[in-house]
Amino acid sequence: MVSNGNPHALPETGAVPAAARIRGLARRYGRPGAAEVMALRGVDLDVTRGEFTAVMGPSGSGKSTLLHCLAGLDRPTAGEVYVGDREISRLGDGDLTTLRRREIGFVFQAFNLIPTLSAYDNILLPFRLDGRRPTAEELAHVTSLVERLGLGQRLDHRPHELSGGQQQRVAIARALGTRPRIVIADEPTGNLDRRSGTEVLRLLRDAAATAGQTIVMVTHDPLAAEVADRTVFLEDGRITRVARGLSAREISEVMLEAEGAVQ
Ligand SMILES: Nc1ncnc2c1ncn2[C@@H]1O[C@H](COP(=O)(O)OP(=O)(O)OP(=O)(O)O)[C@@H](O)[C@H]1O
Repeated sequence: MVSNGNPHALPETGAVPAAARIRGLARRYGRPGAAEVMALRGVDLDVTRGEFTAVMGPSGSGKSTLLHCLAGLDRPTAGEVYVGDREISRLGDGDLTTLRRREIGFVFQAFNLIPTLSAYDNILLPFRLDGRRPTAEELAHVTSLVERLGLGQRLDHRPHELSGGQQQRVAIARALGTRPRIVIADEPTGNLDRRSGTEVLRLLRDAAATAGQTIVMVTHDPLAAEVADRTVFLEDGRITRVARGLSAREISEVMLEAEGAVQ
């Protein structure tokens, strides 16, 4: 049971603890009137521990906004976002930063690597930001990530000396290095060839299956979504469907229908 005195905390239910819950989430950009954009219009979503969720939807349907609100990188206009039992949209900036550093790994669409740091120092940055050195066991985990991502020969390079796909893999190693409870990835295979993309999806699957990490991934690729436990479909700021066990072909069909509806 929740006992931290947080008035916004929800009681725990069921055997599988929710890693995160989203309730009535709305996000408006711009002032009310002609210029306003409702990026999210009342989204409810639970993600459980060790679950791998893919998020799909047409361009502009609100996928990145959903990830940013879930990670505490953007503040909702209305609704609540719980990470564990903490309602993060009401946390102050300091608490939010600490929670993000300790509990959430984020792979940005634009990678967001630090240009003056080597690939290796970028990967170790979350430890440094948390004011600690990785343990020997954590360093071994980082080394294994680096090897699986094929980055061994590139660790001394700065981001501008790396290809887009290599930068993306550095960003993925950085998000997974500290084994955060929640890994949020915005198109993590978008710049990768099929082979590297497959390895990244395997890494995410393993993180969920063996370390119990919760993965939420936006993708436009039905083959990537097929690897997840379930796919959440967004359209015009709303969840229209949550499906498990769909093949890539079935996912494509849902997407084609949604894109048809947008045109
Ligand atoms: N900072 C912002 N200011 C104004 N409008 C924004 C802002 N960020 C997003 N939007 C708008 O909100 C809507 C949802 O954007 P979002 O980036 O979440 O969509 P998306 O589904 O991730 O799109 P894509 O697949 O193209 O990345 C879009 O209409 C977008 O133009």
